[in-house]
Amino acid sequence: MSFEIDVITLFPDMLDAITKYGITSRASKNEIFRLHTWNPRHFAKDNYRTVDDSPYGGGPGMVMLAQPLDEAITHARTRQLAEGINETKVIYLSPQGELLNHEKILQLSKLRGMILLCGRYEGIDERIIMRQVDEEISIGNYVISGGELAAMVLIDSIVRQLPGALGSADSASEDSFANNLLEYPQYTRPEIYRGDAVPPILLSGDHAKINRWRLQQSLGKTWLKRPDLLDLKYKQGISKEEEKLLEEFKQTKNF
Ligand SMILES: NC(=O)c1ccc(NCc2ccccc2)nc1
Repeated sequence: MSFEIDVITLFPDMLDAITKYGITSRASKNEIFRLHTWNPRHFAKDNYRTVDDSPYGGGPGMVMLAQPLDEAITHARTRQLAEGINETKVIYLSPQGELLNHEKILQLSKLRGMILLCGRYEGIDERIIMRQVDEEISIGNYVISGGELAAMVLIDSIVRQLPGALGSADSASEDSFANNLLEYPQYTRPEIYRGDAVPPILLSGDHAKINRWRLQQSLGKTWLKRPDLLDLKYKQGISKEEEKLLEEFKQTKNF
């Protein structure tokens, strides 16, 4: 059962960035997800294949026309329905959207498909947002040239949660934000690089101690760099063991 993704975009080739490289490329080849792009320009009615026009009320830049988007979205819905998906979500990537986080990614990864709408210029005609869009999602409080990069961030983060996408499924569940903590530091060969040694505990083979050290490092790093995340952790309930580890970390002043 593939996770079906339809992307409405003026630049379909941009999506090669996730279908041609890395983990997402393998997941695509293994049909863990299937990506279909629709270019609004193909649905433009005039001979010049116009997809944008000036904003009513004046102001800088251009706005994407409703009709080509409307038809592209309708074709995407038809394809999703043909794949047996009748509870798809139309998601518009925009700076005005709900800020994307791990929780949202997990929630969307449970769907069987979604349709992603990528705006360009100053955005899209509001009537499409009213008529067709189920959710607006933002990848951060900043503006980029188009919704495509945001769509690829969203797709990549969801695909990693799909069964079979990663080698060992647990590495997705161990993702740092899965437990509201930052990732512990990672080391690999050589043991000493330019005079800097790998923490001896990691060479001990004592996996209980190694896991303890890693949890302490995650707690310490989160305390130092992301106190907001640590607050969340406390709210969710931090264990006695975790509190002890964090206190110990603070005493060592190894930071
Ligand atoms: N922060 C984001 O997720 C994001 C998404 C899209 C985007 N640019 C395209 C666009 C511009 C204006 C209105 C709607 C879409 N920039 C940032």
